[in-house]
Amino acid sequence: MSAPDLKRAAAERAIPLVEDGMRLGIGTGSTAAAFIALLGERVRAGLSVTGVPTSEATRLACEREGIPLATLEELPELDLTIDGADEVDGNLRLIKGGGAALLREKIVAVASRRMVVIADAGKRVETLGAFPLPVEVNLFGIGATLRAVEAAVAQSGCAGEIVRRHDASGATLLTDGGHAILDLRLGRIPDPEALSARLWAVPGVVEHGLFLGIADAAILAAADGEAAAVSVLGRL
Ligand SMILES: O=C(CO)[C@H](O)[C@H](O)COP(=O)(O)O
Repeated sequence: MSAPDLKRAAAERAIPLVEDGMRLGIGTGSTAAAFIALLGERVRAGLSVTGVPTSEATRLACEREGIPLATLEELPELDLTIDGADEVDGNLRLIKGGGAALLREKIVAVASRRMVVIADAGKRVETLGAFPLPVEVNLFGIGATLRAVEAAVAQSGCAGEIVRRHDASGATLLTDGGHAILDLRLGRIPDPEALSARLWAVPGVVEHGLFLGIADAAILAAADGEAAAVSVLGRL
């Protein structure tokens, strides 16, 4: 079973969580895209939902599917957010931001009564950190911010290389909010809460990709022969 099939299997399991009339946070990335396609089918079949997209890419995908949208300003409280993740540990702590949407993803998830992650089971890890941790930073003074982030990393018991993310043309990648991303290649993050607190204390850091105490459940799809075995971490 291919990775896209597993993503679709996780997205399929999330669809029944969406109830008529819900205000729905809609995530970013390839797994979220599988969910958006399925949600579009349900909307065209008569389901009534209002979505709040977590990125411009997701907004465009939802518009193509005919999913009604609102902004978080119009709908500051959401019922449910469905989103992907780059890593999920056993305590439902996440790394997100591989798609550079972590700021809007975190704002939307925190505005939701529940957040459910959809992912292939390869995203499940014992210790966070093999996936480079994205940190969104203001462009002003980015060199100084990078040094301060290096110090924060060291103070929280981690070590590794910090790399500014570039786009396909080689320019500094800019997020939907016009910020840059620093990817922290740490290998492992023994104390995510400590690192989170240290990063937030750095002026210039807009947000980081550690989602701690935010996700309520994760739907994980693993290959089981020709089929997908879907398991749930936490409570749906
Ligand atoms: O955090 C994200 C985007 O900022 C995505 O949810 C994360 O990168 C997972 O993406 P995919 O479903 O394509 O593996």
